[in-house]
Amino acid sequence: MEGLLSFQPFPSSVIQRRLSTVYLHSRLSTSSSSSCAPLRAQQSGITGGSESVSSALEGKVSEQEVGMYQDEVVASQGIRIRRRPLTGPPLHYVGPFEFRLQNEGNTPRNILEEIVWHKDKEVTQMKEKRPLYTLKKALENVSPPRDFIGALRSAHQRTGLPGLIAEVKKASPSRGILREDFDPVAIAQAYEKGGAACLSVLTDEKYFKGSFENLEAIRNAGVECPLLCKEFIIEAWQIYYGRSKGADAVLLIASVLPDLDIKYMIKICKILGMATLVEVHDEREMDRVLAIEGVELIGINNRNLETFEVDIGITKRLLEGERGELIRQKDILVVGESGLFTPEDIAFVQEAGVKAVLVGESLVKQSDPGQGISALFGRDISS
Ligand SMILES: O=P(O)(O)OC[C@@H](O)[C@@H](O)c1c[nH]c2ccccc12
Repeated sequence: MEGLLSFQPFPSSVIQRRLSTVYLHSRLSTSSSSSCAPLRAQQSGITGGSESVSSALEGKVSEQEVGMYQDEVVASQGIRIRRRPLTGPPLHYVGPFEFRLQNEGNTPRNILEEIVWHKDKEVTQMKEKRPLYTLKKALENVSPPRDFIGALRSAHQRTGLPGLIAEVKKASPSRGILREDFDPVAIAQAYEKGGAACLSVLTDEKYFKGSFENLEAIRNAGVECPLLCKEFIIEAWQIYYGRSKGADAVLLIASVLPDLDIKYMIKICKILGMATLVEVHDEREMDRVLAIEGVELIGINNRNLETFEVDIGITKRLLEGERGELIRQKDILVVGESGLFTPEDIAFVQEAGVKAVLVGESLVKQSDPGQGISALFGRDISS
């Protein structure tokens, strides 16, 4: 009896933090690190067609990464956003609860981290209600995905201006409510009429007042533009959910997702026939993403999601020199995102090298968002 009680295997936190061990042990664990998300997903049955995701990833984990602590992998990629709060008492915990120190791992450091932590809980609950096998069943009845990138390229060719992804967005943490009388379907139809190539639909409820119902309603209303599910994706389950609501593309944010997750999620999207818009905000993220095979569409967000600062010069900076050259060689389509309000802004990012733009605030605030498009581009781009 004594032997049994005193038997102490490795503390689970130690087991889970060792990346190589995570891969071996995640069958036993329900709470796990971000870097083992791929394995978790495979085990819950996320494989597609004849090509399994596990074989897609075989050999793709760099030798360097094997044996590294999961935190080290994330740090080595410059990712500051932590996937979830550290559990257990803070390191300096020495007494009763009231004396716990704030921000010792249990308080989000910025808004993006707060959103991601909330998303983690939300997705856990949503998955319980709609397990993957029911989603897969639902996919049989959804209309096939539309060509998101193709629509942007042909709009660019048709108008000589960047193809427009117009965003259906009611509110944001940085700008508050953008429009009180918010009718997502009417706005989407106005965008389509005004010449948008694609639409972006915010689905986050808590921080952006969006919803998956909006996405579904827009799809079911007969809007033909391909739809981007604008969500904070942290797990592959969300991609399947977005597809089941009619999404043709998803956003993957490089400051949130390690390379391995991005690779894996791109693979899932390809299997589902969806596009991925991989979003970056600085040189380091751009370089990481340029090294990932299969990336066809990169978004440069002019807004820093940690501080809300907006600077459209970021788009120019990230497309200069060798990076721009590599992007052209790889024929990657670049989207300039956020903070675009005038024809001069559009000309500035086009000059920098983008062939598409993603615009929310300046359009959604107009009484006629369709006419807002003509004002933004300085001319009618609807035909
Ligand atoms: O409203 P703006 O400044 O035109 O920005 C649109 C879009 O770029 C922005 O909503 C956005 C870009 N990346 C994101 C990631 C999450 C939430 C929102 C975003």
